[in-house]
Amino acid sequence: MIEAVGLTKRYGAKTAVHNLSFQVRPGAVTGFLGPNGSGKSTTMRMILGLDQPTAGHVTIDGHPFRNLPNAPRKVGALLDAKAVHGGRSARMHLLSLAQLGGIPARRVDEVLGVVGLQDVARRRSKGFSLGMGQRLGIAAALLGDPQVLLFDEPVNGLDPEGILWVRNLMKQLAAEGRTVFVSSHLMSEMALTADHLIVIGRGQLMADMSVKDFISANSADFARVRTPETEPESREKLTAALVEAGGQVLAEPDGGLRVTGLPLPRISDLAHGADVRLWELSPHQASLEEAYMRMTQGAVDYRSTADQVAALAPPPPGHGYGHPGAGAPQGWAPPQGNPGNPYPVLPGEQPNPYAQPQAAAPRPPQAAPQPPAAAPAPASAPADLTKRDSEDAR
Ligand SMILES: Nc1ncnc2c1ncn2[C@@H]1O[C@H](COP(=O)(O)OP(=O)(O)OP(=O)(O)O)[C@@H](O)[C@H]1O
Repeated sequence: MIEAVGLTKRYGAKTAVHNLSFQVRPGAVTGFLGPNGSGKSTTMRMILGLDQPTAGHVTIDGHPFRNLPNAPRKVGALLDAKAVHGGRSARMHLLSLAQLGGIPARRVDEVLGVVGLQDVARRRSKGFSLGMGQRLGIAAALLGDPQVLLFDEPVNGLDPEGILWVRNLMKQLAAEGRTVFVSSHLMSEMALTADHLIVIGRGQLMADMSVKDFISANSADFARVRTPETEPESREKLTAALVEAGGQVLAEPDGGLRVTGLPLPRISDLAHGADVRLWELSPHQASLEEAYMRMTQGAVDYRSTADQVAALAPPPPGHGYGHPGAGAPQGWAPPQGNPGNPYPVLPGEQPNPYAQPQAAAPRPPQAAPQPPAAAPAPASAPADLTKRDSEDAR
């Protein structure tokens, strides 16, 4: 388990991370979400002992990273896929890491197979595409067969097939009882990959909850209403009538109104009663991405005021278009089981331990740590992933 307590990092006058406390539990994929510059990489660097916190502390299984016994076999990380000696082949890069970490050389070929780079293993990495570089970084993270894995934006540069592969890999690693902490600035990707979410904005904690809870707390139906542009007084009249009837009304930039808390027929009746003509009355659903953007945007707004204390407060209940307790929107679903193995085992090949469909649904984030599955012991080469990756097979 990763545990941060009051974690703070300041670079001169810049506060990159402020008083961050959270836990990342085994047996689940925990998404670490925040817009660019919100402090995700800084937090990950502090977890890995690459940056010293200004205040607070962070531990892995109860130890600061630097005191962790046998760290290369306990923790694997992908922080910067470009941090590779470009003149070295993928295999040589991994071999040197294996040697430094006291990891047997045979593991290099195993992980090259897992990430689908076995056919380009002897090519210099400076010729690699962004996606191939990401795969090499993931291979390095897996090298020590670690229980704790950190991935900073692992899908950067991957094509849709590569993204699906990473998604399944993360879920598989978590299903084996490992602690998987994945950063991203894309809510849409994390909603499909993660079981649990830690959301930060401006270095501060905005949300720490299951994906399921995030969906139900932040998704809601709303109505879009538009009155004639030539009659601004109609808009005001209607707003007053809707608010009086118990609705929440937000003005949209295009002149429309976003109304929650009132069904469409009631809005229509209220407009009729107020003698207001409607040019639009349509049902909509706020997306999860939108809820996330509003949540993190709120942090930016708070920070720009003189009241620094307000910046630390979570969004108030009912904040935004959504309201707690509303049903999940269409098109968004809590993470499901692995939809299928995109990399089936070919004749003559041994199963790839990471590319197989999930044996079991991901455990809920609060589940007690599970012992890891038996170490993968393929008898021959793992499934050839490269041939199925249109980008990386180039
Ligand atoms: N070494 C440093 N010196 C000064 N400022 C830094 C340093 N590292 C990070 N920062 C600042 O701290 C803030 C958080 O940066 P960080 O890279 O952790 O964010 P991030 O969420 O990972 O962003 P991204 O999604 O763009 O990678 C940014 O404003 C960044 O400019």
